[in-house]
Amino acid sequence: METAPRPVPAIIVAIDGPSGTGKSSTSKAVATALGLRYLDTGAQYRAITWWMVENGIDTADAEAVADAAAKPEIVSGTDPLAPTITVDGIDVSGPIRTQEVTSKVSAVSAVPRVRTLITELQRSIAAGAEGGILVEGRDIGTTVLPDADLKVFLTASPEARAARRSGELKGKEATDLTATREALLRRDAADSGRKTSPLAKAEDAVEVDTSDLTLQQVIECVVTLVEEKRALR
Ligand SMILES: Nc1ncnc2c1ncn2[C@@H]1O[C@H](COP(=O)(O)OP(=O)(O)OP(=O)(O)O)[C@@H](O)[C@H]1O
Ligand SMILES: Nc1ccn([C@H]2C[C@H](O)[C@@H](COP(=O)(O)O)O2)c(=O)n1
Repeated sequence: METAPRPVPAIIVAIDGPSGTGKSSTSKAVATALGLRYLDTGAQYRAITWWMVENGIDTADAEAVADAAAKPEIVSGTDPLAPTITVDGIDVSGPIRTQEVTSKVSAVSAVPRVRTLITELQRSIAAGAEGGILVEGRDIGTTVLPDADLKVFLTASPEARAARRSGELKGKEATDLTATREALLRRDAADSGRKTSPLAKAEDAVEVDTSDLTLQQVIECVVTLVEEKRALR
């Protein structure tokens, strides 16, 4: 008698690391290559920050941010080829990338009430991803999905990260390399230094230094790590 092929169990992959290490570019490509859903958790923190700014909430006032945190409805689309993010039905994929949101997102995301709400949202999205999901952020391996099947922590030198970001900004906003490097390091320090689920490498994460790797090499490396995990299941 023929037996039906065993279904491949859904795999959960967590990718964390500081800003500009290549999390989003790598995650989208890996998820696409392997047929996984994709969740950009930084976009969710940016979306709630955008809502606070739009609604005149002082983002430096943690109590005011906490009081308002449950009001916006944030919805993330998880297609790696066309990820989406809306707040109360408004497409905010562009507005969440402004300099103003970038400069305020660390303060908003440090508020414990914000983290509790966004973490719940992230867990429910991951639980609903039947074919598996790749979730990228700062605290996915340590806090959001501590039982993830694979955890990857991307790093890169501040110089490499600043050069990548300056390349992106060219023609749009200021491209001063030193200023870009300083802004990156300030955000890393705030994200690593906060009390509630700071940016950190999980003990069981595989660290990949991307400073001297092309994006394609990083993608291949992570695809191999996922395939190795899948083969063991
Ligand atoms: N290995 C690499 N080599 C060269 N450029 C890269 C590499 N990885 C990513 N990049 C480029 O660096 C920039 C930042 O990458 P990406 O947005 O993926 O980083 P990130 O870690 O998600 O950053 P953030 O956390 O700030 O969103 C992009 O322009 C991307 O194309
Ligand atoms: N899991 C996460 C993801 C993101 N954040 C905060 C900290 C970041 O500076 C900010 C924006 O993230 P990015 O779009 O640059 O990846 O969001 C967090 O606290 N936890």
